[in-house]
Amino acid sequence: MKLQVALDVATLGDALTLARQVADYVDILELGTPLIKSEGVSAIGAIKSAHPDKLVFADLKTADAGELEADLAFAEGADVVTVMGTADDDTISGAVAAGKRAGRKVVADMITVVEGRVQRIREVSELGVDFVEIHAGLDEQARPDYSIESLLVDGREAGVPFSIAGGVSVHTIASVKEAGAEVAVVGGSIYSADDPAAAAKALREAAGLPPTTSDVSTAAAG
Ligand SMILES: O=C([C@H](O)CO)[C@H](O)[C@H](O)COP(=O)(O)O
Repeated sequence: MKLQVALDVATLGDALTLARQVADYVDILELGTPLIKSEGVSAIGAIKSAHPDKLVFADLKTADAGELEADLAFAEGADVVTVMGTADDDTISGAVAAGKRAGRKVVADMITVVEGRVQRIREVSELGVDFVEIHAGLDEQARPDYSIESLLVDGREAGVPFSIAGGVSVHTIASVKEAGAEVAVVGGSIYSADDPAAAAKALREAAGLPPTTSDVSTAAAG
C-alpha cells in the first residue's frame, strides 16, 4: 500500500512547504481540489518540479469535459487525475482516453456515492479507470454518525483496485491496509498536525509500510 498526502491548503506556497515537510514519508503528493481551484493547474507543475521523484496526483474531481480537463493536468506533469464516479460515462471515458494517450492514470472518485456504491465502482472500472477512490468527503465526515468502516466494507466487496479517503488517521490506517487498499489518502491527520512530518511518519509506521526511497537516502546521507 502507498501513502498519499492530500495537500488541502489554499496557496501554492503553503502546499510547497507542506510537501517539503512530509515528502520523506509519503509516496504520492496530492494537489487537493481547493488548491487547484485557488492556484490553477500550473500548481501541478510547480509541485512536480519540486518533487520529481514523487507521484503527483491532481484531484480535479472532473464532472464534465473529462478528456479536456485530464489533458490540462497531464500537460502540467500530473501522474494521476481524478474524475467524478458520478459523472456521465462519456466524461469518464474521455478522461480514460486522455490517460491512455499520456501514459498516466485516471481514478474515479466515488465521493457522494453511498447507495449502490459497489455497483457503480464496477461500472466505472469497466469504463477503464485505473482504480477507484472510495471516499467520504469532509462534509460527510463532519456528521456525528460518520465511520470509515462502510468504505472498507465496499472496498473488500468490489473486487477492483481501490484507495480509501475519508479522515484516515493513525488509528484507522492499519484497517485500511488490511482491507486491501492500494493507497491510503490522508489530509487532515497530516496538515492539521503540529508536526506534519512526524504525523506522516507515524501513519507510515502504524500501517507497517517500509520507508520511502527518499527517507532511506536521507538517513544514509545523515
Ligand atoms: O478530497 C478530499 C476532500 O474532498 C477535500 O478536497 C480530501 O483530500 C480527502 O478527503 C482526504 O482528506 P481527509 O479526509 O482530511 O483525510
